[in-house]
Amino acid sequence: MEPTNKQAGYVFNIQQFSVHDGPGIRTIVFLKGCPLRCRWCSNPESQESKPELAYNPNKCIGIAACGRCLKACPHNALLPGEDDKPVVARAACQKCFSCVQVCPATALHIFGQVMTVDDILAVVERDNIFFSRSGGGLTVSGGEPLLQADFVLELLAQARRRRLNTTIETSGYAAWPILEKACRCLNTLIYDIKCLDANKHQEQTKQSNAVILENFIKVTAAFPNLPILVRTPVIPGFNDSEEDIKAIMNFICGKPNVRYELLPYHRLGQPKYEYVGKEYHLDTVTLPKEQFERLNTVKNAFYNP
Ligand SMILES: C[S@@+](CC[C@H](N)C(=O)[O-])C[C@H]1O[C@@H](n2cnc3c(N)ncnc32)[C@H](O)[C@@H]1O
Ligand code: SF4
Ligand code: SF4
Ligand code: SF4
Repeated sequence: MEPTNKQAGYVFNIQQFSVHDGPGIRTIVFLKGCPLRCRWCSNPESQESKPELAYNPNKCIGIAACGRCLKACPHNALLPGEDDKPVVARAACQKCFSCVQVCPATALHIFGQVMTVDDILAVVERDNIFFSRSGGGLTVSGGEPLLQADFVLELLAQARRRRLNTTIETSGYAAWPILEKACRCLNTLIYDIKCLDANKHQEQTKQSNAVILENFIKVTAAFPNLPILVRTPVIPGFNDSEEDIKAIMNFICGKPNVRYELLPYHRLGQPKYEYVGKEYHLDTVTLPKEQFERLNTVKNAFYNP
């Protein structure tokens, strides 16, 4: 029997039966917190490190029929809106989550639950049979999974002890000793390189790409046998030119065990911006399918490790 592990962290979602984020069938554990603020981020509910209040008015059954949250809020942060639905006064909200407890419609929700390593692995191991048949396992994502460093390192170490196949999806924005320790517990590394242009990177993600690029060089040198999948989300107006993609391919080519993949920009995360009280700034941009396919053709011709 494994020793119990009560180390805890903030998790905002666990998704079973994923086939896109690592080999085989996988369970993805999404950790809270990210140092970047990518304008296109499909997981805006991941970015703050601490639990946050989400409110989906479409699920609300109306103040006249219910109204419980307005009475439950001790800080007057829920106010009657024009359409018989509450509005959240974010500046007044103290994140006590009393409103979530009384909402019968799950219109109010907390993104960020405390879970221990044992709690998480108990969920993950429910699918062991699918993992062994498909070569799948655990993928830790986020947010930036390496931000809750002690927690993720313990989670990965315990997962490996239980013979689970392990992967993380990282932005690469982490202190090298943390990434290095994580890599010792991984079967595969999924590593985003979003843009080589330092100014554009800083402007669109609010962080420098220097540490991300340095870490990539270090990881490929220190772990030449670790399979690495580099991914680039293709974002209109940011990195959607041949020059952008070729610059990334020039940077990664020649490194051992590295595959490269482009991800088409999507807007699936847009509704969640409203739920957590954030503004979405890319609602007028689109990535035409032909343009993505053109870039993919360039990628396939150029990058063929
Ligand atoms: C949400 S991130 C979490 C992991 C880590 N923070 C990162 O950025 O790699 C997981 C993947 O989704 C991609 N992604 C995020 N928003 C996207 C969007 N709107 N369209 C396409 N891919 C997106 C990221 O580039 C990354 O490859
Ligand atoms: S989390 Fe607390 S303070 Fe914020 S709206 Fe809900 S009850 Fe009010
Ligand atoms: S408790 Fe939920 S369903 Fe009831 S009014 Fe508030 S948000 Fe709407
Ligand atoms: S690094 Fe990943 S999680 Fe963080 S803001 Fe960018 S896409 Fe979102």
